[in-house]
Amino acid sequence: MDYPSRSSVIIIGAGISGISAAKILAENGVDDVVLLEASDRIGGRMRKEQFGGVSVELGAGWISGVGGPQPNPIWELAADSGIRTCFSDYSNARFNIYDRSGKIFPSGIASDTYQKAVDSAIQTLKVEEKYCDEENHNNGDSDSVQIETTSTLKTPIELAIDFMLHDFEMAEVEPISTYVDFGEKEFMIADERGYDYLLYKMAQDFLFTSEGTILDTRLKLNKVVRELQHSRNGVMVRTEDGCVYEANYVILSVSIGVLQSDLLAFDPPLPRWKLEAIEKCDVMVYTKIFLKFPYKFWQSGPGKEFFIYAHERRGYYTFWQHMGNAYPGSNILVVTLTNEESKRVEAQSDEETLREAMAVLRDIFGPNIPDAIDILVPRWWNNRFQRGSYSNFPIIPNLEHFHNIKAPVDRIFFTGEHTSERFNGYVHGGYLSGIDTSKALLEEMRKDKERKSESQTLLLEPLLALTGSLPLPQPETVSNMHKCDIPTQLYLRGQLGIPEAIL
Ligand SMILES: Cc1cc2nc3c(=O)[nH]c(=O)nc-3n(C[C@H](O)[C@H](O)[C@H](O)COP(=O)(O)OP(=O)(O)OC[C@H]3O[C@@H](n4cnc5c(N)ncnc54)[C@H](O)[C@@H]3O)c2cc1C
Repeated sequence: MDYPSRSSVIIIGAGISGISAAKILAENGVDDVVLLEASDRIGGRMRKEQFGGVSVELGAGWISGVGGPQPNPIWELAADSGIRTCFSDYSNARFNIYDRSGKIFPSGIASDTYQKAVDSAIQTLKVEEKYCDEENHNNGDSDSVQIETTSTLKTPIELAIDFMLHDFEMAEVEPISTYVDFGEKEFMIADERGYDYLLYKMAQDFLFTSEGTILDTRLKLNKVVRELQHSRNGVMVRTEDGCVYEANYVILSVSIGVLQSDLLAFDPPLPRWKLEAIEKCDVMVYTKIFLKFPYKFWQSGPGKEFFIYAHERRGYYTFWQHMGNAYPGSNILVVTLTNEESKRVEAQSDEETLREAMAVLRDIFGPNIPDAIDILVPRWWNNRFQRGSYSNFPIIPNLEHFHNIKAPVDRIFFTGEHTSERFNGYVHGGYLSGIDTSKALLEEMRKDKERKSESQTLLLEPLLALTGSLPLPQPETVSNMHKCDIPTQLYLRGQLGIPEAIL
């Protein structure tokens, strides 16, 4: 099919938010849309890879928030697609905390320490809430304070529990909308087709596909956008390979990490309020390291899926999971690192990481365990199309920053998990943000059309009056003419065949 060189909408990024945005546009009759994706596949941070004979999820791995008062839309999509999942029971993880000599902390100590950490975090949260209420009440411009519990935590077990509570966003402490609305259960994707299969299923509804491959020319892979020239009249997008695309509107779905980097240049530059909001948003780095073993040497069975390593350095190979529940007999362990530990490991060789991980496992299980035969270390921080794993707003965010992060600039509309006020950081946040952004854009397109036809009428009325077929314009109509804003006048010129002033 041939599409005009200037399309209605360009969507930059084909992760879940870009795909859900495109689907809403298509359902509403806007199908001259071009999707520009920097990598060679759709999915973004939903990404599977073959490792150790099974399909592992390097990015999002769980449907978080299930079993609550409202249905999680991703849970529904997964059910429709028949994706296999398995329930993750984190509640027992606190009873599998190992010290450096391989002894499990007695359950009484583990429970008490856990409760102490929860109480202290809740206390900190209350203080923070009060502070933020006062700030918001005073229209204060100060940043929300982050919970700072770690400074008072000293022992390895306290640090390990703190890591579990905060870096895994456990629902016990924080009123996270995902768990409040959708429920506290988490289900891990355990399907060879991968989490991103949901995106292919969604894309099939509006893109031409054959035998599971998207062949539609509106999806353009390996197109790294580097420049956006924008005005109130449209947007011109330039890619790294020198191609230029024009559209009436752009939906920009790149991650917050990419927005903070220098990958994209905006001409004119983004306004200060936008840059500030982007800068203020924290980026979380979350790394799942996969290790394949010749045989299983860890405990399995009920309550044993997760185990914790308590080290004096917070977050040092703390959180472990075996993949036997998802893939029995796979003999794969996963250890999760975050933030500074993630960045440190990304910067070193995989051999060095393997050496560190094996030393930790030998602390826990003794010197006779076998070496891992393979390792997979994703590098989300160093990936220039991601620059991190997901956005991390303070628990009680500054609402103005939230508003500004998603507010459009000229004809550029922003979407992605970081623009989801309630569900940022999650797959469902990305999905719902794409839908919201497209709905806002459709509304803007409708208004734009109305403005155009009003302006056309205003222009035609005096001409027709001169020919005698209509009465002369009333003073009110004339004064309306002066109310026309600049873009409307430019459209008018476009209608009369005068080249558009901008773009
Ligand atoms: C390790 C990890 C674990 C996670 N775990 C979970 C989990 O268990 N559960 C959960 O719900 N969520 C999880 N998440 C978060 C979830 O993956 C994201 O919130 C969601 O996938 C984001 O979707 P998105 O469309 O907003 O962004 P993305 O998926 O990042 O899509 C943006 C797209 O833009 C493209 N792009 C970037 N720059 C350019 C450019 N210049 N030109 C063109 N294209 C560009 C990227 O390649 C990408 O495809 C995890 C994320 C990570 C990384």
